[in-house]
Amino acid sequence: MRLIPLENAQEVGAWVAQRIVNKINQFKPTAGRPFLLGLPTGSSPLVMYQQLIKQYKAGHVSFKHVVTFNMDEYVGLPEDHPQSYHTFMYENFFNHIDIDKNNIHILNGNAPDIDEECRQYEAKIKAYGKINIFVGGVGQDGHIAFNEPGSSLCSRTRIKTLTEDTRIANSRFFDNDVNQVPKHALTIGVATLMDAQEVILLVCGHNKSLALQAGVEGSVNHLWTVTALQMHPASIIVCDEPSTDDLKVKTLKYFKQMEADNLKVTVL
Ligand SMILES: N[C@@H]1[C@@H](O)[C@H](O)[C@@H](COP(=O)(O)O)O[C@@H]1O
Repeated sequence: MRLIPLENAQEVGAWVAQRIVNKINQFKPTAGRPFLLGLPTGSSPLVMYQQLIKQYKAGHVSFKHVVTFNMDEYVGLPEDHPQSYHTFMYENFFNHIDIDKNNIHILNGNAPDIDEECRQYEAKIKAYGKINIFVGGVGQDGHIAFNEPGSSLCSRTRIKTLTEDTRIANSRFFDNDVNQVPKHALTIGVATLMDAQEVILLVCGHNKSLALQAGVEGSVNHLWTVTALQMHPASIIVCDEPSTDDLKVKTLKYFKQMEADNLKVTVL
């Protein structure tokens, strides 16, 4: 695992955006050989999306031959609901770039047959091959995508019941009313994420410090699904200063020394 400790959320978003741009450009995707990108929602990736849009507008990257798979979606929220992850993705990213709309994949939380929807999602990813980069955030309780504490670390795309903690945390997007937060979501599994060639997590804010500590210093444990990344051969956690509050000084020092050449970021 690599840990990239930066100063603030702006730097975290810009660092991850730059890596995605570099990887897409190195890959030189074509219609027949697209670049596969896994994407998250939430507040953590907002700066990354803004930076990717700026990179696109500056002519540094094209998303024409990029195929995307989103991590998760609420069950039962209409697709055009302001808080659906469909709405989030189009408003914050897809509407502003040159992606072919046929290349966008987001789980349908209103599918008549939820299990079939999840099976098909896994099959679609497999049909394309390996996701080149899967980007994610992390919940305060260490969940990745919606793999809540106790999720199997071998899980695949499926429906999950959201914990009270997650629904309370996400109620900030629903008029601070927990009753408006859906009780279920469709989510890729931990194993779906682990299949990606590279996984990058954005971790920002003091409220994520225990999740970061678990992910970097804790033992692999299904109660903190973020810890599964320790078993991934190419995972990168990019974090801001406040989120490192619970790491050992020695841990942080080690990663800072090791990544000294990689901590310079240009925020567009
Ligand atoms: N399903 C999403 C996760 O994918 C996300 O990582 C988490 C943290 O969100 P935020 O970045 O807003 O803190 O929220 C939700 O639970």
